[in-house]
Amino acid sequence: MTLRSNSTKLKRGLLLPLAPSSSTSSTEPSFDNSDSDFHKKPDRSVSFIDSRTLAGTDNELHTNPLASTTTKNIHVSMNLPSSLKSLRSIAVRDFNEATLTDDGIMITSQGISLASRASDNEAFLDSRNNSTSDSSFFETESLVSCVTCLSDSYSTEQRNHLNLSSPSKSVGGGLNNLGDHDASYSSVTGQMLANTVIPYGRILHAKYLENPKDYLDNTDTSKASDASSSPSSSNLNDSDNQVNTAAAGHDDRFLAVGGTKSGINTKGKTKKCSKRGSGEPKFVEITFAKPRRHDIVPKRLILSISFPSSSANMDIVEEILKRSYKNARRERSILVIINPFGGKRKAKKLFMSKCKPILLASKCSIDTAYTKYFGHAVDIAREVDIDKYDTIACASGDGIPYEVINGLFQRPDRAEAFNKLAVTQLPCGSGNAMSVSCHWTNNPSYAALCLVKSVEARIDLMCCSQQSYYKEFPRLSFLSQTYGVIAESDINTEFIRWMGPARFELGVAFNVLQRKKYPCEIYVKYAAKLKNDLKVHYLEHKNRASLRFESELERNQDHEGLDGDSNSRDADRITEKDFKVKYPLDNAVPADWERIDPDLTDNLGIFYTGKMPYIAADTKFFPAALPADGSMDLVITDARTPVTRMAPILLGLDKGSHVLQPEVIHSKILAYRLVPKITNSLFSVDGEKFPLEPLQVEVMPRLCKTLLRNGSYVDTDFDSM
Ligand SMILES: Nc1ncnc2c1ncn2[C@@H]1O[C@H](COP(=O)(O)OP(=O)(O)OP(=O)(O)O)[C@@H](O)[C@H]1O
Repeated sequence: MTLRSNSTKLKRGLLLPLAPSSSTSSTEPSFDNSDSDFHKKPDRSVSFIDSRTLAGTDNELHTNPLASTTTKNIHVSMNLPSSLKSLRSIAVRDFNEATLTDDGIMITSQGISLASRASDNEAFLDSRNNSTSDSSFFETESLVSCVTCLSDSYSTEQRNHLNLSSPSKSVGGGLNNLGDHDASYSSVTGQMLANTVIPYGRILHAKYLENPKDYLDNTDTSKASDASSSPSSSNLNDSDNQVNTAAAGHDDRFLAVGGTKSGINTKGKTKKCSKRGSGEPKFVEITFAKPRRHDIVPKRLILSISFPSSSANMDIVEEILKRSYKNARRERSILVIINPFGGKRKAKKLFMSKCKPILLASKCSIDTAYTKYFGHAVDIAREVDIDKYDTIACASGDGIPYEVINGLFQRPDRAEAFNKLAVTQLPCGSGNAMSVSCHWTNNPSYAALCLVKSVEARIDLMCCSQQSYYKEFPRLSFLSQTYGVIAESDINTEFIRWMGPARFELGVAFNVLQRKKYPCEIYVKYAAKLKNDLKVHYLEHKNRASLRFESELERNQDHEGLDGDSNSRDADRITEKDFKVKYPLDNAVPADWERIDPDLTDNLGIFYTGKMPYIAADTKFFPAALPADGSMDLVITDARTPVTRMAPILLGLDKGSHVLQPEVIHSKILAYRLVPKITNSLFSVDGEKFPLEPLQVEVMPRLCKTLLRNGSYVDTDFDSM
């Protein structure tokens, strides 16, 4: 189970310099090739990009460079004495005004005090009538807000109104249900600069404010309370009309202020807001993922959202959610399987602190299960109630997804299980190839964001058969199988485990220098044998997949997203016959398979087959791997290759350029049989040790549903290699 993780370290420690010590490098591979719906370079904080230039390609929180350079202090230009200015600069506002753009929600004003607006609404409107500049408005407002809103955190009482506590409760079978409660997230209301755009890809949730008056500070709510209890204002539409009439003829922006009053007077379900006419602003609380150091964390923000009167009947919350979950299923039901021993025993902590807040903020319901023994996740997946969940998320290394897939495979209703459930990873282990390849990140909080935003997609699996187990159940592999130098360098260095990761590097170095060979026979059914054919295969299938993705998006949009039961729309369902092995192990090698030249296989150095591009965070071992091209990638080296030639091969692992080296065999294959000719070694399948017996593997196309960012594996740049 340590093979994958160590193979990463092989490259870093043995031959390559350590990754640069920038803030992005330690936990986050920087995948720059995204034009995705959400953040791609996670560790930068706010980038100051003119919102006019936004083209949806960089999905940071964008802010106009001319605006203030800090999000903490509110900067307004007004004619106040400096003492008041400084007070004003720390005053936090109750809501921001905002509007929807194609890319996200754009803050149009920095922060406005609901309290002051409520209590001083009419005075405010009068002052607007009489004033010629914004400064008087800010002056009036600041005098109230600077003494009423010195913190942007909700008081306990306010939290209670909002149900923001997040106790978790235990349910049967050792699962903890975490889904029924809102978590408490701090607010950034009033801290966002005007012109900041919060990309839809970062928005986790939106809701109408049930009762905006609950957000008022207790210090100055008298007028607001009066207003809400007065007969004239109890009728929402009437009061709205009054306010808007009063404001009519003035700056549109200040219709938003009229909206403030009507917001305060809103009773009961704020869904009613959507029925209000005349395009007046609506109060919405959004929760979004904001960068904090290496991670993202949920933050709340209260917005008064303006939109054109032509869209007066728009359900603004629904519109935000639709845009924010364009191709994704909303409010997932997730079984999280945590391997408490994963990632040097940090898996639980990582999940709880980095992933859970993002999932809860996205309104996912979560049950958690802890693995208690080796292979426990197989049993969990075999027994799980598939009607309860749409996702199994493995907060672990790659060992648990491997076990989950095999547990599902062993169910009597396995076709239904693979149709119903998406299996995904939250990278909390040592080897997190699945997350790096599918979520494009090794960072748990970003992977959680990816989980909620991703597209469900089918990937091929590889079915492995060996005499000792295949009659009971063959094993399904989602990642890789290896034999030779890489597999053996792990097991034969167990006696120097005290050295830590270096032992593996030492083992590889030792084996490569010794030119240790692993004789075997290999028979292969090719999909693309030569490197040129492989490139054609790659481009063809990659393009086909992206066309299919586009058309699926259109279909999803026609069906208005995936929040319902998408199974009925899933044309891509699998059936029992998809599990049928085409090439049983007991049969002779089929006639159309080719035997690899014995001169090479008798001197084999590395044998590695895989279905995902990354086998670890910075090891792009299979740069041509595609999710569902019906084939796996084969990489073979000859142990006789001189060390001077092995060096560039191993040094190319981070870029994937090793496959271009003439000494490396790189093919696309449909199936193979490997018959070892040695007696003391092992296979590694998805990082697990497998016995040294003839191994036969075939691709089982599109068997497993997983979650892929933008519907594809992380781009490896193989096209341009
Ligand atoms: N409670 C447990 N006790 C012992 N083994 C366990 C337990 N829970 C899970 N395992 C086993 O741990 C193995 C590795 O799991 P996983 O891939 O999640 O961790 P990892 O951190 O990547 O592992 P490693 O660092 O050892 O490669 C799996 O084979 C799994 O069966």
